[in-house]
This record gives sequence, structure tokens and C-alpha cells, in this order.
Amino acid sequence: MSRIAYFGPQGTFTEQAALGFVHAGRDELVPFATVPQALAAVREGDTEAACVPVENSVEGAVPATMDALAEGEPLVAVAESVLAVRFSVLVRPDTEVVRTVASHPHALAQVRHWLAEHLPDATAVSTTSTAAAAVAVQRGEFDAAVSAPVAINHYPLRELATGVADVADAKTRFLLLRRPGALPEPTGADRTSLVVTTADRVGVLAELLTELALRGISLTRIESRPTKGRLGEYRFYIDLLGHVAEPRVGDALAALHRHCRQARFLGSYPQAEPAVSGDLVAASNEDFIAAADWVASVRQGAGA
Ligand SMILES: O=C(O)C(=O)C[C@]1(C(=O)O)C=C[C@@H](O)C=C1
Repeated sequence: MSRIAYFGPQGTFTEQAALGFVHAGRDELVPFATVPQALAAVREGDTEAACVPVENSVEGAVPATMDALAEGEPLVAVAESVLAVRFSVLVRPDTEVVRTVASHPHALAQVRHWLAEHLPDATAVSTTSTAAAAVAVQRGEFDAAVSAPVAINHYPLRELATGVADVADAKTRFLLLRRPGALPEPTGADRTSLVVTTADRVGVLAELLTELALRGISLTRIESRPTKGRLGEYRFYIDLLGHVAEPRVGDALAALHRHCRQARFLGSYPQAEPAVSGDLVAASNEDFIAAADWVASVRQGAGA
């Protein structure tokens, strides 16, 4: 039985995403209260893998995941999953007045307008996850929880509202992470993630982007977070389309490595929702192979 850590407790969106990675009878899901704890479990070998949220289409990156991936022992993503996000507002069966509403900060941000309209006098309180909010409501600590709809199956609460979302088609992306090892095979519709710290030099970010553009590589995300060292020093998180096994991507990663003080590979894995690839690619993988062969033959003295 292989153990998969997930950001819990039971009833989080992350648990739903993790269920999609489970092979029946072979894998067991193990909840952890925070993202760093779930990632520590896989780093320490307590579990084989960990499933955590990485970005939301409304609120953006999940900072706890970004920081935990850039620091500590390296982990690599081997799969991703994208879930549609709509919430239920859960209360105890006998609740009549809602004075406090608890949830994960990302969830509260995605129902801000709904709360202003339907529970304008309630105070919003942050909890570690949406399901942790349901647990706290069950214990009587808060009056309502903004939770994943599945939370009602785990906690004895009542649905005050369901299908709640300020943005109708909001989505959250989750990663399945393992300790470094064999990479997933390229599928032709993959994503590669990395985090880099650039040298302190004028134009260095433009150089990184140019390296990708020159090779016809599509950037799907670039995000900065402070290194927490000097003020003004940032890390860049980069997601691009393609697999490191592809010549164009390998070549681009080597170029980024040359421009950066530090580069950490965070995995090449199949896209959950394959992007429609653009037609305007500067050179194909075959062109990269042919060009490398040409340079090799020139080096060997062939009159190429
Ligand atoms: O608290 C949960 O249920 C989570 O899985 C976390 C999380 C997030 O980090 O964004 C996942 C999806 C929703 O966007 C709200 C919360």
C-alpha cells in the first residue's frame, strides 16, 4: 500500500483532487493539517507522494505551496489536476444567526461578494483549510464554514447555501509531488515547472523570457515571491508548456540555468487540461535535434 499525503482534513478540495490520483486498493490517502506538513511527510519518506493546491484562477498562487517547494529538500511534480471550485456554506443544524464565517483565505476571497450580499454582518475568519472551518463550526467555534460541497458528507452540518461562487467557472490546480526519481514519460501535452533566483543584473528577466520565446516555448505562468532574504530579492516561479525530455525545453532550461544564480527543477508532467498549442512555433523539436547534430558534426571536422 503506498501512502499519499494531502492537505486536509477530510473534505477539502485537495482531498477530492488526491482521490483522482489514487489507484484503488494500492494507495491510501493520509490527511495533514497544512501544506508544509503534507510536503514534509513525503520529504521524510513517511508517504510516497503529496497532493497540494498550487494556484486558483481567482486568487492566484497558494503562497504556502510556493514557499515550501522552493525551500527544503527538492520535490518534483509528477501529475496535476484541475478542479472546478464552488462552495457550500455549512452551519450547525440549530443555527439561526450567523455572526462568524470561517474558511481558508482563498475560499473567503472567492465568495466575498456573496458574503457581502447574504451575510453582511458576519465577520470572516481564516482557518487552515475549508474543511478545518467545517470542523471548527461543528465544535461551536464559528457559526458558518465556507467549504467544499463534499464536506457535508463528513461533518454533521446543515447546508445554508450551495453552489456559491463569485466567479462561476473558478478553478484550482493541484500537484502530486514525489521525491526526485524517474520522470513521467513525455505525452506531447506536458507542463514543466521550475523556480529560479536571478542574478542581480539589468534586463535579466527579459533575458529569461527571450530564451523561451526564441525556442517557441509557451509560458503559462510566471510569478514572483520574495526570497525572504534581502528586501527586493525575488524568486520567479515559471510554468511552461513542454517536457524537459524535449530538445527545445532541455535547451531552454540549460539557458535559464546559465542566466540564474539558482535554478530548481519542479517537474515535467502531463497537463490536466491540454492547452491548444499555437502555430507560430519558431522551430520544432526535430529542428533542435538536427541543429545539435550539425554542431556535433562541425566539431568533428565534417565539412558540414
Ligand atoms: O481548503 C481546501 O479545501 C483546499 O483544498 C485549499 C484551497 C486553496 O488552497 O485554494 C483549494 C481550493 C479552493 O480554491 C479553496 C481552498
